[in-house]
Amino acid sequence: MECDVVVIGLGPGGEHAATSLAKAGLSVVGVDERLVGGECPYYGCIPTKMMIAAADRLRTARHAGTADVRPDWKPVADRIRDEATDDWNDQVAVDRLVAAGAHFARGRGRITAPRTVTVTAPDGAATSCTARRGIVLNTGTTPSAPPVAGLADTPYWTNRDVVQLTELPASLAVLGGGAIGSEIAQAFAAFEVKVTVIEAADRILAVEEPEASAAVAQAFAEDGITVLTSARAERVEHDDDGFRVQLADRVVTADRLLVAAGRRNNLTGLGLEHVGLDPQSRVLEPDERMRVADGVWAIGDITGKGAFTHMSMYQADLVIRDLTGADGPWADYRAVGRVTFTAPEVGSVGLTEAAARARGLDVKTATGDLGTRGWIAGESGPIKLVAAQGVLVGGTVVGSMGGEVLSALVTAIHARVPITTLADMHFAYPTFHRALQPVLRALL
Ligand SMILES: Cc1cc2nc3c(=O)[nH]c(=O)nc-3n(C[C@H](O)[C@H](O)[C@H](O)COP(=O)(O)OP(=O)(O)OC[C@H]3O[C@@H](n4cnc5c(N)ncnc54)[C@H](O)[C@@H]3O)c2cc1C
Ligand SMILES: NC(=O)c1ccc[n+]([C@@H]2O[C@H](COP(=O)([O-])OP(=O)(O)OC[C@H]3O[C@@H](n4cnc5c(N)ncnc54)[C@H](O)[C@@H]3O)[C@@H](O)[C@H]2O)c1
Repeated sequence: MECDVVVIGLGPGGEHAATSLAKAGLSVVGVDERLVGGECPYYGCIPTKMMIAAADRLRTARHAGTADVRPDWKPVADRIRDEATDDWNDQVAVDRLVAAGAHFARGRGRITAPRTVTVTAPDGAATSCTARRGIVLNTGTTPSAPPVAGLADTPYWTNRDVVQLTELPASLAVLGGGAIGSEIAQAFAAFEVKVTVIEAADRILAVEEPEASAAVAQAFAEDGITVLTSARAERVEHDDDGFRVQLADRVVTADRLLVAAGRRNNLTGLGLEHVGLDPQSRVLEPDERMRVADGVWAIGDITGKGAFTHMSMYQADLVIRDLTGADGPWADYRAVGRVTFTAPEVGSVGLTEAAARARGLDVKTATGDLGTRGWIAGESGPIKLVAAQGVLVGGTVVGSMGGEVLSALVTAIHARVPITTLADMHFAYPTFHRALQPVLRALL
């Protein structure tokens, strides 16, 4: 078979690239061995945010003192199955891709020569495809389990199991207090699951500002979640009574164990050596047009620029531009926003203070809180801004609207708006975003 472009892996960015390039008139073959759309719609963002939306409602009802708040997981499980994942069936996505003019091949794609991909279908049949223009890689990640004694022999869960639950356990141990572990831990706790988070670093959400970690840890304590930090699992056992996680100084017991300790990029066995790349690569470093080798582009989590759906989509846009002869703009990662959907949310953009200092920038920081609106709403949460040479380079807003207030900071960093200009803007009273003003003025 011959075509212009083969896209291996149809995560959010791969699907977007394949669809858009086909619509632009290129002949495109999209390859996926699992579900078209990737981790986000079936096992990641969407089902977990549905859990969190339900947990938020429970929390609101409890805070309002509503009598008789009884959590019921069934509507959540039904909604994830019916509305988010179509019972983990991607036919709608496949039809959309084909309607755009692309050819879809279900199977495992592997580069077997420059501009050549071999697809092995689930029945073992292999088909080769020559891509005249090139190959786009969007193979994403797989949950990785740390090398803890005994763990591999136990029926531990990953995010892919948790989103398919029809019933919740009475207790859950969560190995890893990053974004996945923290979001799921808190959603389950709202449904009265007894949750223990075991985190190897000295704080949960360790990639965020310490002030954000502290605020979320405080909320977890109020939710009855046990958080163990600087805690490494040494051995895991499972029997009819559930899981036993041995730490240096104690044993954590729980009915179930969720492993959320990081992800592994799907680069093994991809045939990278056929295009001059190291087959042992753990990450692919793209140029500003997402090219990683002659006739090969990489997008999404495998590029290590931030494991987010919006990053995968952003990078897909760059590939689409490159392959359709557009003249940029090309990659710019200064203003990457991210939101961890805990309660409170952690919205952050750009560099943390530590990351900015590690880059040798002449850093100035200022902190504040959610101001009048926070006081009215009965919410507290830190705001922290990081500046260098008169412009913002990073910012964090923690609060129920943290991810929304963030957009002002993303705009400021993206457009390099001087802090003198930002500090003199109109900020409506009493909004959450108005709380940015005193923090900006403290940077002048
Ligand atoms: C629980 C969870 C919650 C998340 N929440 C958020 C969130 O709220 N916001 C956010 O922005 N991000 C979130 N993420 C991250 C987000 O899901 C990913 O960043 C996003 O899916 C982009 O990934 P990707 O494009 O690299 O590919 P993926 O989505 O990982 O898809 C890769 C695809 O490639 C296919 N594939 C792999 N190898 C091959 C091969 N050799 N041949 C054929 N097909 C192959 C796979 O089957 C898969 O369909 C979350 C992730 C998880 C796990
Ligand atoms: N809201 C969002 O945007 C969102 C939500 C979920 C996931 N994601 C993306 O998915 C990526 C992966 O998420 P993740 O939470 O799996 O990974 P992560 O790397 O963010 O967090 C993993 C955590 O596990 C800890 N850990 C590792 N080994 C351990 C061990 N043996 N014992 C105890 N703790 C251990 C690490 O210290 C780390 O804090 C994130 O980086 C993020 O980009 C995004």
